Amino acid sequence: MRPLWVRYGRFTTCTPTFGGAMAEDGRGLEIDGVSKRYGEVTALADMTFTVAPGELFGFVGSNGAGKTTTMRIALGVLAADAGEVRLGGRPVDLEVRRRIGYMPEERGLYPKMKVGAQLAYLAELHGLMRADARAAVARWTERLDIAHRVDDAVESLSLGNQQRVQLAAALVHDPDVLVLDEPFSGLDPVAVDVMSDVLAEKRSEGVPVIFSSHQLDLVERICDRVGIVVAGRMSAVGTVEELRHAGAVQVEVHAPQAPPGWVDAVPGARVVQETDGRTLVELGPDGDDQALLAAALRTGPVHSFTRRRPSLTELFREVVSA
Ligand SMILES: Nc1ncnc2c1ncn2[C@@H]1O[C@H](COP(=O)(O)OP(=O)(O)OP(=O)(O)O)[C@@H](O)[C@H]1O
Repeated sequence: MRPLWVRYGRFTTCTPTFGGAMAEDGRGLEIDGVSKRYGEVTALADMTFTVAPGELFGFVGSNGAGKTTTMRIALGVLAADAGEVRLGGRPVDLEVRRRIGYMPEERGLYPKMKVGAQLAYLAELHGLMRADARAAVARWTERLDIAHRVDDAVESLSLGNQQRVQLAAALVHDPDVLVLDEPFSGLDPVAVDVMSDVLAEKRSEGVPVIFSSHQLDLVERICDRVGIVVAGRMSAVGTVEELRHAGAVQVEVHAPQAPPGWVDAVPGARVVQETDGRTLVELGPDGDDQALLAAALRTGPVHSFTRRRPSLTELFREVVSA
C-alpha cells in the first residue's frame, strides 16, 4: 500500500504500510550529524546523539537552541540540509514515521471534534483496525484520566486535559519511539505525575523516549540521560550524575567570623556566593578542598564544610554561558 500523507490540524501523519517494532535492535533513535538552516539562521549544526531503547532522554536548551527543529526532523515533517535520522538502524522514511508517537509543541488537535472520535480517527490513520482503535482509545483515556470526557469537544477541555488528549494521540498506535515537545509545560502537579508515570511505563517496555523541557528539576528527577543543546549543537550529554561530576566541585562553608575576601588567598578557589558567614566556593582543577578548609579555620570556627555537585539548573547555566 502506498503511504498517504494526511494533514490533521497541525499534525501530519500517514496511512500504514507495515507494522513491527523498529526500536528493538538495540540502536533506538539516532540523530546523526543533522544540520538545518532557515535562510541566514543556522538552527542545527551537526546535531548528533542517540536515544537507546528503554531510555528516557531529556532534551534541554535555551529558547531557540534547536530542540523543536531536531524533533520535527526526527519525525520527518521537516527536511534536514545534511545528516540522517535512524530508528532501529533504519533511516526514517514514510514507513518508519508511522511508528513514531509525536507530540508537537504547537498542539495539533481539532478543537471541535469529540475527544474519543478524534483519538480513534488518529489510531486508524496509524493503521489500527476500528475495533483495536476503539480499545486503544478506551485504554489510554482511562489511563490518562480523561475517559469521562470522550464525548466532549476538545475545545471544551481545560488546557491541561487537552494536553492529556494530545499525549493519548501520541500513544494510541503503540509507537516504537516517543518524541514529545514540551509535554509537561502548563500541567498541574497531578498531571505531571501522570505524564511521568506514562513515560516511565513506555521506557520499561523498551521504547526510546525523548522529550524537551525547560523544567530542569523535573528532567533531573526522571530522565536516564540528558542532552543540553546550545546554538544547534549537542553541547553536553550524559546521565545527570556524569554531567554533575564533569562540572566544577563546589564547597559550602559556614564560617561565621570569616571576613570578606578570605577565599582570595586559596589557589584555584572562586567565590560563587557569600551571605551571612556562608560562602559557596567553586574549586577549579587545581583547587584543594583541604587548603580551603585550612583557610576557613584560620578565620575562626567552621560550623560546616560541605562538598556539593552542581544541580542540573546550575550546570545548564554553566554550559549555555560558556
Ligand atoms: N520556520 C522558521 N523560520 C525561520 N527560522 C526558524 C523557523 N523555525 C525555527 N527557526 C529558528 O531556528 C532556531 C531554532 O528554533 P527551535 O524552535 O528549534 O528552538 P527550540 O530549542 O525549540 O526553542 P524553544 O525552547 O523556544 O521552543 C531559532 O533561531 C528559531 O528562530
